[in-house]
Amino acid sequence: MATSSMMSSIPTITSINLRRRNRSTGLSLSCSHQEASSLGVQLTEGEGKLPKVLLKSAHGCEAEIYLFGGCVTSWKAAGGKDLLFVRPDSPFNGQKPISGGIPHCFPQFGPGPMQQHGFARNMNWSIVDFDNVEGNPVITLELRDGPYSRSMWDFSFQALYTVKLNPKSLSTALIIKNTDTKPLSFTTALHTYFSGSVTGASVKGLKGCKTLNKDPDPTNPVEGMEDRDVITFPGFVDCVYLEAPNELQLNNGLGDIITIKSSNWSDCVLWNPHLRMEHCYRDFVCVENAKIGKVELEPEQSWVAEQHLSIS
Ligand SMILES: O=P(O)(O)OC[C@H]1O[C@@H](O)[C@H](O)[C@@H](O)[C@@H]1O
Repeated sequence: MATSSMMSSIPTITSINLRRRNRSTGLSLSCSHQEASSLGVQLTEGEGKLPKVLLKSAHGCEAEIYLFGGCVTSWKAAGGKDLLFVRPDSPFNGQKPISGGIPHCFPQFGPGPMQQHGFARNMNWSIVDFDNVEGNPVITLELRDGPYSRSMWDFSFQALYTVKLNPKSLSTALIIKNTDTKPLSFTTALHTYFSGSVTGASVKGLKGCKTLNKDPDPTNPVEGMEDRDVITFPGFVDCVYLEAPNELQLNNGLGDIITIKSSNWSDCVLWNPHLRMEHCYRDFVCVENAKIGKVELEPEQSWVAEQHLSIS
């Protein structure tokens, strides 16, 4: 099992001992890469030689997850195109965060005292469990504190991130546990980049929400109220929606309607950089499940939030 969670010690593929839960006994068993592959979970080398997990379902769906950042970078429903987007300029160097897919923002959504979006997206996560449930692969990654995180946020914590691929959906569950002896607090988000045509993309379900518009000044957002049934991306968009409903619809402008269900992700952020990223802004929109208000955890307490992306 990879135990590293520091930037300076990236796990190599051969050092990673995949473990699979024995469903009848609850024990964890070591498992060879071949066995893992037959379970629809395969560890490979991705871009920049970074360890990448492939999930393949019996139904022909696929997903990819980089251990660096615990970042899902690809989700394809059976025979379909990639529903997620990775920016063409994204680094894959194990130092800077992967810009695309579903990066984590933790323990700070930002802006704030720490680096933008925290540190979880540029640390190495470990594989702690994987399984296959009726042809649907599921994997759990773990992130723990280390010197790098402690340099910014001096707390002991455990993050567990479970990703499950179903025939027409990709589900994630994030559990944050306070393993320290003192209380901690954090903000967080799943910064999901969806493939899309920005001129045709739209989001439904946010009408009536209180908004914090980060345009023009992210450090001093303007409060408002969303009055549109259908929100489009005609220019630069960077807006927080507070107390968002737990079900939204994204029309990606490419012929797909993606339902975004969530539990305990109380807020939502829409973002498109427009001309600030002229080379790629036309090809994606970000719809981010977020927790903008601080989550406060006493020692041993946990917080859990789920996201369920599905296409019809
Ligand atoms: O380029 P980054 O660090 O991934 O952040 C991109 C954007 O992410 C969004 O979530 C924020 O609301 C924006 O303010 C920010 O610019």
